[in-house]
Amino acid sequence: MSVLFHSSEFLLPSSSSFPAEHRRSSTYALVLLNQRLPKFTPLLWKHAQLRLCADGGANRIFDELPLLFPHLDALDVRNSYKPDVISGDMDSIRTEVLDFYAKQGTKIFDESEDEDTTDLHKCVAYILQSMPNLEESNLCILVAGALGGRFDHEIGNINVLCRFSTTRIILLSDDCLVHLLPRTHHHEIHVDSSVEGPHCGLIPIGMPSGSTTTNGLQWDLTDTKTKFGGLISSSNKVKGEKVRVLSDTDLLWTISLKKE
Ligand SMILES: Nc1ncnc2c1ncn2[C@@H]1O[C@H](COP(=O)(O)OP(=O)(O)OP(=O)(O)O)[C@@H](O)[C@H]1O
Ligand SMILES: Cc1ncc(C[n+]2csc(CCO)c2C)c(N)n1
Repeated sequence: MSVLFHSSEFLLPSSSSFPAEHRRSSTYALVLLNQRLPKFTPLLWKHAQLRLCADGGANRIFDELPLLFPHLDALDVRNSYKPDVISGDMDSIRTEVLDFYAKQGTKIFDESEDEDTTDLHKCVAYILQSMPNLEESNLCILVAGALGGRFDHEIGNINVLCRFSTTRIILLSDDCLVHLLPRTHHHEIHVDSSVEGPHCGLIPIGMPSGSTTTNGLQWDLTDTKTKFGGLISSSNKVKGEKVRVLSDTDLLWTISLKKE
């Protein structure tokens, strides 16, 4: 079984500030949801090659990005942060916002006929079909504003991780990040204590795990059974720079993010 490496280098200003042995050649796509934008959104934007807004996420960049740059003119900020795509059922985006970005050349996909999948699902599906030649392990989709807020949305966002379990997708808020650790691999997570930790969790999602083994946590698991309604690893802590995880079921990994 091969090892999948994970790191949060997208939270650092440039990959050169990241130890060479942990650097990955990721292609990032960024999806902005309809929640208060995390403060590090401009950094994610800079790292991303493709930027999408899910429906009302476009209102957030229109309204909130200028607030992150109070010394700059709001229109200048909007002109320099133009999303490549706006996709979704278009029931939350305001008309003035749609018109503004449509005039700037943003591609608009109205997918209101599909009422069974979320706007985030639609954005992930778009990214996968627009980058067909990219090796899946090199693509990493960053989702800003995915956690906190309405619980049905939050769970819907986690369900997208499960529906696209072979794609690297990282849900982000100002407080933490969440991603899936598929059972098909060993996992080695590089923890950069300048931006993340120490609080973390490992949560069996969808089904109980018959055996989970970890290394590098304050409360390590050793061939341990975990399940909802039984033991799950919440309020755990990372001890150092490296966490290893092996499990017979997919797990959610979550780690706290540091406030500047
Ligand atoms: N409060 C929230 N918490 C977490 N994610 C959210 C929240 N609000 C929106 N999102 C995410 O942003 C996406 C776009 O939001 P938007 O409000 O445009 O969706 P929507 O389909 O109009 O939602 P609904 O009709 O259920 O209110 C959603 O699909 C969801 O992934
Ligand atoms: C069982 C079931 N529950 C809820 C919805 C509604 N729904 C789910 S995703 C979505 C699109 C939101 O942008 C909508 C309206 C459904 N279709 N099926």
